[in-house]
Amino acid sequence: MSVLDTIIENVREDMAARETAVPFEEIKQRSASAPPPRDVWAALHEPGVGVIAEVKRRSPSKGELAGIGEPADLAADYAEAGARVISVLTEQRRFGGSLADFDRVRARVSTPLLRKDFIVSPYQVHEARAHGADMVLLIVAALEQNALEALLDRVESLGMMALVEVHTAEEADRALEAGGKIIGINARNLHTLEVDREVFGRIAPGLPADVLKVAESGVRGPSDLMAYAGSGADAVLVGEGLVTSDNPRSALTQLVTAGSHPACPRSSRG
Ligand SMILES: O=C(O)c1ccccc1NCC(=O)[C@H](O)[C@H](O)COP(=O)(O)O
Repeated sequence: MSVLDTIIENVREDMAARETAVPFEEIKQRSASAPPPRDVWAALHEPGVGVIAEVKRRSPSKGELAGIGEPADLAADYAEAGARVISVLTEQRRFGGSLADFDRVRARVSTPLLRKDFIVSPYQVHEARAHGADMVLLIVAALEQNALEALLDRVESLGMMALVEVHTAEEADRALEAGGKIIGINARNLHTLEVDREVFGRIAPGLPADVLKVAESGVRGPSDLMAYAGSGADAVLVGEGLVTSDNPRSALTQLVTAGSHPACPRSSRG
């Protein structure tokens, strides 16, 4: 089994336990009474190349990344440094995240939040909304086409947006066919964990102009953001490069500054 397959198998086990504690009908009610979602689309259409900043404790590829004592403090730094969206990993076994982390961040910042997890069931979509998520991740490689389409419809019916993640041109076709409006092109192959920053430049030009293109993974500093911008990125998603920095807030400020600098290829987009 690939890394992705193993993660999903475990995610399903953990979700079954949560569903026993809080049944589907209950989580649906909680999602219906949550405060309305924030406007992710508008946030990502601000001028310049936006940054989605990630709260990431560990990863399957690198192990422990950062001893994040209080995720809300990190998120507050991200918000002040100009993150357009804050991504909070909630997968526990491989990434050390949790919905408790998500709740702490939600309670602190008003920035739109992405629940970053391996979403394979409507239960997790309602759960995300119930916890105040504005956006969720849907990984094309993890979903059959019918499931992808049904989950995307459900996400949008709750007023959220999906970051529909792809790694190949075939997956990008599937994402478009499903109706994805925000497409994340991940440089990381989730089966092998190899990172290839060239993947974005191979896939992005084939996407329609009205699709928002997010370059995911491998951004370690402003020059990576600029390179992705040169290949057509509207936004970048950054985890490791921020959480492993001595000063994540300053590292993010540098990225945000680069994304709006006149020398940045997409600085005038809006
Ligand atoms: O990060 C991993 O090792 C990983 C392994 C398996 C599935 C997903 C994984 N990461 C999720 C992501 O793609 C990243 O958290 C995100 O794009 C940020 O990447 P980076 O800036 O390189 O931390």
